[in-house]
Amino acid sequence: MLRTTLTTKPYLLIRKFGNYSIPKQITNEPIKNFGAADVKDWDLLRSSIMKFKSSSIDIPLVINGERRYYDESKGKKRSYYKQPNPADHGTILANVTQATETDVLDAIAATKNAKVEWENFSFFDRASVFLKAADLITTKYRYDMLAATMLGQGKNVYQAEIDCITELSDFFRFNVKYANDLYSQQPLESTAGVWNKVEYRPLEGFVYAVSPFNFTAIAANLVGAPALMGNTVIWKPSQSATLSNYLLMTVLEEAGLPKGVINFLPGDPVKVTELIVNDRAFNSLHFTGSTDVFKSLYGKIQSNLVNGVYKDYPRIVGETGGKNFHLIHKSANIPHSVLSTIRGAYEFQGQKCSATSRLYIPESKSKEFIKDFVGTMTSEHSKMTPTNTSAGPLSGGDLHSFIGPVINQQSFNKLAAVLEDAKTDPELEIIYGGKYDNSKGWFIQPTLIKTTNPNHEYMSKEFFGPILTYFEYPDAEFNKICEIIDQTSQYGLTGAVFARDRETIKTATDALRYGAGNFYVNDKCTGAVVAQQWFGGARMSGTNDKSGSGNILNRFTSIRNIKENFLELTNHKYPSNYD
Ligand SMILES: NC(=O)c1ccc[n+]([C@@H]2O[C@H](COP(=O)([O-])OP(=O)(O)OC[C@H]3O[C@@H](n4cnc5c(N)ncnc54)[C@H](O)[C@@H]3O)[C@@H](O)[C@H]2O)c1
Ligand SMILES: N[C@@H](CCC=O)C(=O)O
Repeated sequence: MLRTTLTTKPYLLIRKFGNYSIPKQITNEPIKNFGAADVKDWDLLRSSIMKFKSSSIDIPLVINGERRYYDESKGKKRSYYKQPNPADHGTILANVTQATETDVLDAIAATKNAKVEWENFSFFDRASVFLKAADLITTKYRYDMLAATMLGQGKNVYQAEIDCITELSDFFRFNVKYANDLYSQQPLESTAGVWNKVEYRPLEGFVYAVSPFNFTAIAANLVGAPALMGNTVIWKPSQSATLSNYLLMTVLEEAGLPKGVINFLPGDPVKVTELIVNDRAFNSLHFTGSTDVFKSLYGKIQSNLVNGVYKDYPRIVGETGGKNFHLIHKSANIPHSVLSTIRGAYEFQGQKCSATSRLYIPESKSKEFIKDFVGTMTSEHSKMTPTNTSAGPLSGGDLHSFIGPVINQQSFNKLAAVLEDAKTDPELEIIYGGKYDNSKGWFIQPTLIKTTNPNHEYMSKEFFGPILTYFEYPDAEFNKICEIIDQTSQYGLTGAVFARDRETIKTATDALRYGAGNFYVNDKCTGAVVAQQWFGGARMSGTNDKSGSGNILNRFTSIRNIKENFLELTNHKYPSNYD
């Protein structure tokens, strides 16, 4: 008689004796307002801000759960990067250890070691780690997380709240729901005597997650989505977001993430990446950042693939830049369009991939629109000028500014040059703004520029700052302007039409079908919410796998179909093979 022997390795037992239901309360995390009356919230936030401002912290690498520091007493062999406060660049928030070649190779080895145990955790055990992390973020670490994101990435409290608290926890919670739904998708048919099953295996190799500076939540999803599906990950954070990103790493550990599942590896992006994508077990790039970097990584991976470096076809998932539009129709509510455009273009200093950066106004409404726009900006002047904000929304005690700094010297220099060029270009005219000041923080004044050329570079190139360029179109040429918008830039990320006329809304929605992966009607083109607006763009904006939806989780699984037959054959012939 055949007998089955149980393995002696306990981790190979699937620990699941019930089809558990996931918690029902998976809904969007409510946003805290931080209004004038929310005194307790402000007090807690101020105290966290003071903690991070009072001294810089040493940030280690985390490889297989082990902390590796640059610091002499803890093993001096690594360089470090000083992460400044962009609102007060003389203040260093963190000394960030930089990975050496040995560290990178150790991190790759760690992903391989951790894989066996992690992929044999039941889904419910993996999900619990992320559900707990979400709860830790929204409770115990809420104010620390806000302070780290505000100080390090230059956000005001509202922008930090919608990023590192609500969007971040929404990603962790909704991904659990999406994964649960995905696992439930099974073959529709099993004939008599047969059981067909589908297994959503993690990828055989490891995932490399490369995150941008601008959203702590995006970093969380870049590492969290593949890890939830059973993959092990190397995470290379952005230098400019390491403070908040390291805090997130510690929260995941406190939530029970086993060692080696996510390995935190700040370092020189080019050198770290080179070693990682040249490894045979590299199986996926999960990237968010600029288009040129993504294109170069895409090319490198394709070339490695052709040269036989990999065991599997790498999954390349990337979301990149945009040149996002607001199209105003003559039937639009102008005051609403103006306010939506101000928010879309200038919130978080225009440093959202989705930020409004080109604007099209009908000639008949242009005067009214611009007067209203400039009027609003001028009335907000005290909170909008670089000189006023050079003390910074955080360092100068002005926690309530709408505008903060841009992220670093490089970005400041680029944006200042854009403003200077606009002053001498005959096709451009600065209508509002144009100033900049880096005496204390990296401040660029929100700026509105008029162009007489709809194909001007300022209408096609991503600047990633608070600079908006507009073009006035003849009212009768609405269809033509839709064509121009569609063809002006290489991107296809976000866009919006503002109109009351239904036929117009339909025309723009159809004409701009491929112009934006996130299309808005009478709303600004920023601010997608997990599970509500699935986010991502096509064309050169990315692979459009839609973060905030279940779709993206598919990219980090490799499906195995299992057919089991219960009936035993008695004859090899088919009925038609009779004598
Ligand atoms: N579409 C989206 O969902 C989305 C979301 C956020 C940001 N973005 C885009 O990200 C950009 C801003 O973020 P950023 O400034 O952090 O982008 P970035 O491209 O400079 O950096 C992104 C990440 O790539 C790394 N990196 C940079 N150069 C590299 C190289 N040569 N090889 C390997 N890695 C490299 C960085 O260290 C960082 O971790 C904008 O273009 C914005 O539109 C897109
Ligand atoms: N998902 C965010 C943008 C992320 C890019 O930076 C939005 O919709 O505004």
